[in-house]
Amino acid sequence: MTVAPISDGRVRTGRIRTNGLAVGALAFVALVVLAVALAPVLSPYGVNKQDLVRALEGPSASHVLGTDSLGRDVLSRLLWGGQPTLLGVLVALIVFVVVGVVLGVLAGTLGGWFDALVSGIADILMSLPGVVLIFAVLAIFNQELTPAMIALGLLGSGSLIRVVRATVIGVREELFVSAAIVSGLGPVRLMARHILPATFAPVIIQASLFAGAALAVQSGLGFLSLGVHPPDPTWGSIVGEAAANLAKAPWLLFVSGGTITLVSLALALVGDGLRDVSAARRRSDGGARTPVRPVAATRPAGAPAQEGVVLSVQQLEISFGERVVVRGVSFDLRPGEILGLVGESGSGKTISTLATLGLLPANASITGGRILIGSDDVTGADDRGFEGIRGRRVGLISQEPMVALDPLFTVGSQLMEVLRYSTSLPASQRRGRAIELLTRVHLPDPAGVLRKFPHELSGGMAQRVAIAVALAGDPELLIADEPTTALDVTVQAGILDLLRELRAERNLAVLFVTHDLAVVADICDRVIVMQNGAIVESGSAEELFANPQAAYTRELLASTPSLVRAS
Ligand SMILES: Nc1ncnc2c1ncn2[C@@H]1O[C@H](COP(=O)(O)OP(=O)(O)OP(=O)(O)O)[C@@H](O)[C@H]1O
Repeated sequence: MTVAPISDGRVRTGRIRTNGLAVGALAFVALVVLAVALAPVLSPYGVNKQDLVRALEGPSASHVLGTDSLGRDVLSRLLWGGQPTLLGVLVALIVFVVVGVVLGVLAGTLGGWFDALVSGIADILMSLPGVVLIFAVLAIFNQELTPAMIALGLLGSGSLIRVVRATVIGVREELFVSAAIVSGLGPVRLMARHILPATFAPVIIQASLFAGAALAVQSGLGFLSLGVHPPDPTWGSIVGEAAANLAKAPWLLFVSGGTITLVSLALALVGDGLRDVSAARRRSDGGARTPVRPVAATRPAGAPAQEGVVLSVQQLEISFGERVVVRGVSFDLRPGEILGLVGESGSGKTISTLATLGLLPANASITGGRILIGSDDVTGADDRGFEGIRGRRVGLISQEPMVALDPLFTVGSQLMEVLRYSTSLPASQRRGRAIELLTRVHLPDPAGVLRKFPHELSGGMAQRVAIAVALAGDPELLIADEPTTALDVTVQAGILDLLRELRAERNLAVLFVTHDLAVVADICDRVIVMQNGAIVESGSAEELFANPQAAYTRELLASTPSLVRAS
């Protein structure tokens, strides 16, 4: 599969233009920064010019945002007050990013005692009582704001160190990094080309969140008259003055507090937009990878696609180093068919299934055989090889729906995110489609479920949501890895009914991994029995239960009480 080369510039501008909110927020932040920088030019009055006759006046032509208790022009004070405020945020942000990125990258790269030391420092920074320390720094440095903001950046950097370190370790374990090293890429180039770009998105997100937090801390200090040199204002001190006059002039709090709120909100939106740009760029250029070992999802010469086969596994062998854990596994799966993969724990069911999705652990590899999804050979393919396959043509539901759903995001946000990546639906239609999907999996009040967080769902509801997520890209193959194991029996039956309905309605092929023969008897058309990484028996479910050939299958059947009773 060839990916059209897209220059960074094209991706960046193209994506950011589509994210109107982030562009608007960026323009707003830029405008505020510019206005604050040009305070000497733009301020209609002197920052501290008093006019007691006009104290606490509302907005008028001469004072656009009104006046404070000493008759000073609020707009002028906001413009001037923005300078120490935004400079303070900038100082904290620079310290946060420099310390977080440098220590995080070094810890993730060097490992060993240095990693242990830096991780210890990060833990200490995160556990220190930040506000108390900032008060102490202000006391030591005679109410100077800059040392306090440096301390804030340092204290906040603990979380960034951990995020960057984890990202670096994750990237270093990726196959493409190993391949790049093997192909002779030097450490500096490896860092610049593979490792630093991977940290870009998390750093941007953390930095935008931190900037908002720094603005809040800075405003809080100003509100408490700390780090302020009256009569010169900061945004926080303006809020403090407004709060003191709340009864007489409530709009003052609205204007000053509103400014801080809008800037914080805009910073968060900018961070979100930049993250999307970065993610799109990494998706478009394969994460800036060096094409060392091109693996494409294409049909190799001489391997004709089998008509009507959704998944074809041929003589698959998987090894962890020298240890072969799956050998000679072959099966085909056709549209509308439910194939059960059964066997005791450790028999190789999960590893075989993960291989079909290119999700093998880093220390495992396919050492023999082939995997075809439709006519595409995905044997050992990397993420690029699976583009357009995962989510769009193959969906996955796992044993633990709660773990498959991110606890920090609502069902709606997760479902719409999947629709965004795995379909070409315009944003305006995604909510409607999400409701349709939740309705399809028989969830009552789908609009209400969209607003819920995973912890607000029962196990059965969460599994239905996970099925809706798996169906979002309208796949032809569903891989279900023990999808009912964690559920109680009545809920199990409901999920099995749903899978049966979906199969009938969409001609969906389902690879059903389980150790429960009763579930196999209930839902599967064909069954493969695995033991010690190999197939010991396969056939139609009916034949297998009526006339098991292998001794191991007979043992399995005998150990399933409900089947023994039924026979
Ligand atoms: N990360 C790993 N590192 C080393 N060996 C592993 C790893 N994951 C699985 N294995 C080994 O691979 C073999 C097959 O494991 P697999 O998880 O596929 O079994 P399973 O049949 O799915 O079992 P279960 O039902 O318990 O998940 C086992 O011998 C297991 O010890």
